[in-house]
Amino acid sequence: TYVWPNHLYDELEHLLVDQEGFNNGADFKRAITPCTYYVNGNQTLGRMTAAQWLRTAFHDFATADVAAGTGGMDASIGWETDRPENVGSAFNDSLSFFAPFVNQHVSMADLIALSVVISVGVCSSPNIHIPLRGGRVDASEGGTFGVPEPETDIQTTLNQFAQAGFNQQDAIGLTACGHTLGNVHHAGFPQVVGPEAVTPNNTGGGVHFDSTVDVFDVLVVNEYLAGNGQRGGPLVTSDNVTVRSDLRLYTSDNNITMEGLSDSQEHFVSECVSLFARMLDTVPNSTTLSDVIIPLELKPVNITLDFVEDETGFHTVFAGYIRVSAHRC
Ligand code: HEM
Repeated sequence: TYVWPNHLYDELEHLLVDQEGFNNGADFKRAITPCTYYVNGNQTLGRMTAAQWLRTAFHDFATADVAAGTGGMDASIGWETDRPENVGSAFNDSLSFFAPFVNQHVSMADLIALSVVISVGVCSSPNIHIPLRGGRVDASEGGTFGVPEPETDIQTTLNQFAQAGFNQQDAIGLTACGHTLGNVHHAGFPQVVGPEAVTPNNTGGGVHFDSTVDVFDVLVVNEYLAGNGQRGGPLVTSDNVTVRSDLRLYTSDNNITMEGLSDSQEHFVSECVSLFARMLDTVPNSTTLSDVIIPLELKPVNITLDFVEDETGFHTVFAGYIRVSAHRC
């Protein structure tokens, strides 16, 4: 049972729940509203922060070694941004946005996890809820290498996912779930996307994975299977066969997993929620995660206990606010 105060729980719950209005921790939500918004720079760059956060979490997670009990969501990505497997501005953009929220209770790794929950929630309607736990511990150095790249052959890619605890079906599902938001950019991946993608309003040359770049939906799967719209995006369709990593992954089981995901939006969402929750909960075995953070119905806010003196003597003054939930969760 929750007992107030619980600093880790209270602070993560605050960032998760108080998204607008009084006492809001809304910097996260504001940074990705609308979902196409790019908080770190010019809107004509063709970048979107919500997608960058999701990709950052994947690159942090991907080098987990579950058998050894190392890596996973530990913010080691912060030490690894100069590696070829971590090309792109997503990582430094995201980590510099999260940095002011790190404190003795909330780690960078928890904020990376929180950012996935918020970005998928904001980019969906009805809002998708991924369960969030806290208690991740930040790494003090880089971990092993092993994030799949567009050029990586299928067996190596599957081995990398397997080391992180995800089998072939999971790997296909997790990638399709990730690639329903965002772009592949000419700026970071000229070998995938050609210079023709660059326009005055898209100077980074971003090409969408699906026709609804800012909506967390099954369309990436449906367009891939039907061969219409964005046809699964540049990692399926690139002229450069070597970098068709999504095509190699999706076809590695003869599209069986993709066919299954295309069943319905509800099915896609429930698969993605479960895969993302597993990704976020993949932590070094020295880490103990908290219970799932559930919005509190009653929460003390900015509570102070003071001793004041007036003409009648000394008094104890207990002041502050109580946040009351408008609906039962
Ligand atoms: C074989 C596995 C994967 C490969 C080779 C891969 C590769 C890539 C590449 C090359 C980009 C373009 C980045 C840019 O131009 O800025 C990208 C974007 C992205 N990836 Fe993946 N990815 C893989 C799996 C995943 C997974 C599992 C997730 C999430 C769980 C994910 C989430 C994203 C997101 C959200 C973007 C868009 C980023 C943006 O718009 O800034 N990817 N991926």
